[in-house]
Amino acid sequence: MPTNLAKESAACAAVNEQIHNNVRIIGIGSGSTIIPAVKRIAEIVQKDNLDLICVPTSLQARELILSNGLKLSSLVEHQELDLAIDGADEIDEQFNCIKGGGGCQTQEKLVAFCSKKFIVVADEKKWSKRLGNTWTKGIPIEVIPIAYKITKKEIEKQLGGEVIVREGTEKLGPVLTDQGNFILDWKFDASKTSNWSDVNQTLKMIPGVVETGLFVNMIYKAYLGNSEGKVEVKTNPAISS
Ligand SMILES: O=C(CO)[C@H](O)[C@H](O)COP(=O)(O)O
Repeated sequence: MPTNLAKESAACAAVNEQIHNNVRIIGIGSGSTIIPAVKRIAEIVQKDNLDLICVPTSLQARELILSNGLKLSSLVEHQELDLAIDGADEIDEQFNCIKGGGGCQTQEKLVAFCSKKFIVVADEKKWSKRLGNTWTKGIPIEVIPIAYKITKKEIEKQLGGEVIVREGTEKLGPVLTDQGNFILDWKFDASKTSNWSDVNQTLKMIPGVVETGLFVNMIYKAYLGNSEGKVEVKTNPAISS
């Protein structure tokens, strides 16, 4: 499938370039693009006999680490990571991105924050001029369950747009995160919103908000694969290597 080739190529290019002896502790993201990345990490670890410790961003990532025979740890043991690798839902030209399509943004942001370098792997279609152009499901926001009505009302009042409580497909009612919280998807007007740092601050000031899926200028490199298996690497000039 072309999309899988795009994701796989991006994942393998990133891992081939970034995994070496000096990387001792790595954050492992969540989603579908991270699956071939972890597989490739495991191959390199075995081939080069590397001693690599992996910190997951979700239960999915935890299982991926274990099923690929890698060493599992957590942010309780390690708060300084050499690298974190993750997928993304949309990345803009200023290297801001939306994450949390799979509902893991809180742990994903923690792991990215603790990492010296944060790299993303994605289909090239996820790169866009401005956030909201291609990802139209909104910005995922984790909230504590008791606050969901207050936070929904407050986000709409302060920032406009529409907030949807994310619901399950195989279960009635709200989706629960790995932390047992709810997810709100904030659908914003892409043409009116651009100062993502301010938007993120505003969201984080609302009581009940745990974390947002807005990653403001955190990306060091984005590896973008296309349907022919070619990979373009975009490097953030604002983050030194
Ligand atoms: O943020 C995420 C999960 O919360 C994922 O990394 C994001 O949704 C991208 O997923 P995929 O690699 O399947 O396109």
